[in-house]
Amino acid sequence: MLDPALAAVRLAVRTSLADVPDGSVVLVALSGGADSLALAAAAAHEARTRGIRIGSVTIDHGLQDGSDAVALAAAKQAAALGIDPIVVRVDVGKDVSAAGGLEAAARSARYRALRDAASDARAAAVLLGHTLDDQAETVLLGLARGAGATSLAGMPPARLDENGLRWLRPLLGLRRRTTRDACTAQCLAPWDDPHNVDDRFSRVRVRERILPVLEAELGPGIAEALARTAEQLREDSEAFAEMIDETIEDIVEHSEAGIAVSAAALAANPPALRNRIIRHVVQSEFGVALTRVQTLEVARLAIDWAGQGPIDLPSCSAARRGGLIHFTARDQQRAT
Ligand SMILES: Nc1ncnc2c1ncn2[C@@H]1O[C@H](COP(=O)(O)OP(=O)(O)OP(=O)(O)O)[C@@H](O)[C@H]1O
Repeated sequence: MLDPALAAVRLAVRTSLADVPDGSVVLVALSGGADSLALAAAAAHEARTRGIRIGSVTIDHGLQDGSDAVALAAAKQAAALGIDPIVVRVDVGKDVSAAGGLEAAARSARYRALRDAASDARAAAVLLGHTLDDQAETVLLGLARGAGATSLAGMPPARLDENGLRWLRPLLGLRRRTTRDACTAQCLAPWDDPHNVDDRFSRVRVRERILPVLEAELGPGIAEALARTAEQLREDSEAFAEMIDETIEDIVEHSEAGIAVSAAALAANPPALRNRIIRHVVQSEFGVALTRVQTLEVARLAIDWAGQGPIDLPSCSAARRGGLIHFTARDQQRAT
């Protein structure tokens, strides 16, 4: 009988790939860890049963001694599974000034390299090995920062990007131990990333110390419960995103100086929608994510108007003139 963990991983991958047409190239983002190794093996198995071609991309961030050997070992494991592997060395240094430090820089370099590799291979999809445990940790970390629904919705199981590339997380419904068991069942030896046990990282402390305490005190199933919360909030966030798409064109005016939103329309919407519209406008026009405090201050220009002056925001300012709230870029302000 097929090992249950292996069967579960294969089923998850088959389901996730169901919408990917035959003839497509699918890339697995392969770190060499248990999650992505089990994922790669299941994708290779799927390719033997239908007309898709699997490649793997291993990113060498060049941040640890021997990272090139780790990447090469992962590529060799992929080749042994019948997958076309590539290794991409990235320069994390040039992103390090980005908010979030080295970890965030490594992440953005990794996703950029994955996007480029997918474009070079004309791939239809990239598979990522995030599991239910990763999702639960993301939700807990978000709660600890006071994040809103969009962040607490965690990672989507499937996302179509602006280039038509699918980013799929087939293992998001499976526990991490299942991917380990699936590797064991196939005699695959995953790489153990030392970062995964380095308790200077808050995610590691959540994984190693906080989730076990919650499970001991509140009963097992906490990780699943947190992942369910993420799923429900994802539905809510998607509904809000659709509502914003439907309303936004009617209530904004574009100008050379920036963008303006009708104060009356903002005031007429419930806070959940009003605050999202404000954040959406600033994010899409200036590429900046407003904090809750900044968002509420802008909202007061609509709902609590007492002639207050312009509000300084990252990259732009907001000011009410007549019935409109104008968002103006900083360089535009200097020029005028
Ligand atoms: N060096 C790498 N090369 C290729 N893929 C990688 C690499 N590191 C991570 N991945 C992909 O990302 C998945 C999640 O890995 P990990 O949890 O370490 O990253 P993360 O930083 O949490 O990811 P994210 O930034 O997307 O939240 C892996 O299962 C794998 O698919």
